Amino acid sequence: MTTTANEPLLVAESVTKVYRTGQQEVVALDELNLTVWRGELVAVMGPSGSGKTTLLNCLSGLDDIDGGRVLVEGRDLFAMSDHERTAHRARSMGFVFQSFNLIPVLDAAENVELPLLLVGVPAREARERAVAMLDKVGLAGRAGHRPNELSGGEQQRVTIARALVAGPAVVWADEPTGNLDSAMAAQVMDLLRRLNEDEGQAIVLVTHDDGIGHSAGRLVTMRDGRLIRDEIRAPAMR
Ligand SMILES: Nc1ncnc2c1ncn2[C@@H]1O[C@H](COP(=O)(O)OP(=O)(O)OP(=O)(O)O)[C@@H](O)[C@H]1O
Repeated sequence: MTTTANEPLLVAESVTKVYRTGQQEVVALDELNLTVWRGELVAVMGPSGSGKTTLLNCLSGLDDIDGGRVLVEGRDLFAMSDHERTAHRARSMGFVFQSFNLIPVLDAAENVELPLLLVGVPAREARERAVAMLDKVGLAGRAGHRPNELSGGEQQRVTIARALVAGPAVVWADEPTGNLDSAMAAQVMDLLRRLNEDEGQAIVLVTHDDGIGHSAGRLVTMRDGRLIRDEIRAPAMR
């Protein structure tokens, strides 16, 4: 256990997000509080429009907030300049979206090594780590394939490899199985669970799937921009 193991990974305090379109205001996050610990797999569920994607976008610093604060590894995301926040995100966070967001002209290994190149890892080392990560997600034989030469499940596993390759503190996943058939969805979820269990990778996962939500170590439920339930099913820390 490291000396930082007892520190929360992420603390969201009274976070408010208001979308304004014309005369209309939508309070998408309403003084929301959430603490995420190292090693947790947190599923976020709730009805459509309850603020799940907004939570992910705001707590990861992809989008601005209108009130409150978000600490990631003790650092206040919104007290930083945009540049610092982008750099902090590149170092400490990985992302997996429903639409795989792979770069079509790059092969699997090139897609996976991108985050490493962005933080200045030398090309040879970046390639070695990308190939090792592809091996870990079961795609050692597909390193040279472009996204259109891979199945949906394989593309999502490349995305997961890309999200994890730089060793982020937390991976944010928004409906990662939403575009997959049930067999591929199960494979992708098994992989995320294994990475969480074996490597202690913290994952915050938005899902509409009850089975996925209830199999997570922790399930938080949102309604109207607030957390209305927080159920822990497994030890929060390892
Ligand atoms: N860019 C935007 N501009 C204006 N309103 C927005 C914007 N994005 C989201 N909203 C509104 O904020 C609220 C929360 O949206 P959000 O996408 O976070 O919900 P969600 O729980 O992820 O929904 P779903 O399950 O349907 O994806 C909704 O009422 C939505 O209409």
